[in-house]
Amino acid sequence: MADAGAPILEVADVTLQFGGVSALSDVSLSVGEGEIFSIIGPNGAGKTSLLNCVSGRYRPQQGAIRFRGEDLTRAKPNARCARGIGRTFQNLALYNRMSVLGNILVGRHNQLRNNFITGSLYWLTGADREEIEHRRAAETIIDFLEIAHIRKATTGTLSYGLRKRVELARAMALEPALLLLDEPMAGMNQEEKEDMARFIIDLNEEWGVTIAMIEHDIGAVMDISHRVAVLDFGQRIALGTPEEVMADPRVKQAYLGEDIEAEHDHRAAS
Ligand SMILES: Nc1ncnc2c1ncn2[C@@H]1O[C@H](COP(=O)(O)OP(=O)(O)OP(=O)(O)O)[C@@H](O)[C@H]1O
Repeated sequence: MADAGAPILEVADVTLQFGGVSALSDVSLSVGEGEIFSIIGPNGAGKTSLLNCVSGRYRPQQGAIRFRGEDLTRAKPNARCARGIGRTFQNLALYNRMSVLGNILVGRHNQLRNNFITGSLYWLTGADREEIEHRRAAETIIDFLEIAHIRKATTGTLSYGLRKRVELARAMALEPALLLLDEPMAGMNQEEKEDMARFIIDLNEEWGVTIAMIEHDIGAVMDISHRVAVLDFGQRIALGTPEEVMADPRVKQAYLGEDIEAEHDHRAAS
């Protein structure tokens, strides 16, 4: 990516509290159109809380969430989805008894329900044409994610790594402009992680989707992110390119004992 575009997402002075616990304290950051932006930090730092404030699951007590300049702080999750904010979850949220194709089509139909124009087309052109269009879109995603061989498989019978890929497929079915990924590589072996990293890069470069992701695999984050924000105890302690963030003493301090440098050096050497 040559230059970060205008912000697609702005998180402005967001504070989120649960009783006495401050999950987020005055956190600000913005994600440019076309970026791969990662949010890292130790356990309990507030990463998922931040993603939940963006997707609308949580509503911050203070601050604002803006998407392409529009204030969505009070908008419902469905309204954010309809604007083009998609997401995957830390713990898989799939229909396990349904086929892979079925799960992807559910993603498409959710889009239809929230879209007045497409909904009107349904009455004008009939359900068949619309269904053909959905299936065509689903097949494009299936080809892209190389899951054609499991298209008809019952989702719950697949390996964890493949189910993570199906969840990505379902999120893609909404045709998001901004995709929020919560630990897309968690629980994967090295080969699966490399595949997922490649899909995220292609999704960004070929499909033009902006990515905001949480990921614990620091090596993978450093390899594929344009910029990285670091949270610790609900505060943003660093923001910059992977190199800038890795060199920041506050980041090293936050990760004390987690050997962030050894992991990074190992990856850089290999
Ligand atoms: N629904 C909730 N109710 C009460 N406390 C919550 C809730 N969600 C998050 N918290 C608290 O907010 C803080 C931040 O949690 P969060 O899950 O956002 O961190 P995280 O960085 O995503 O952690 P992890 O890497 O372990 O997933 C923690 O102290 C957590 O216990």
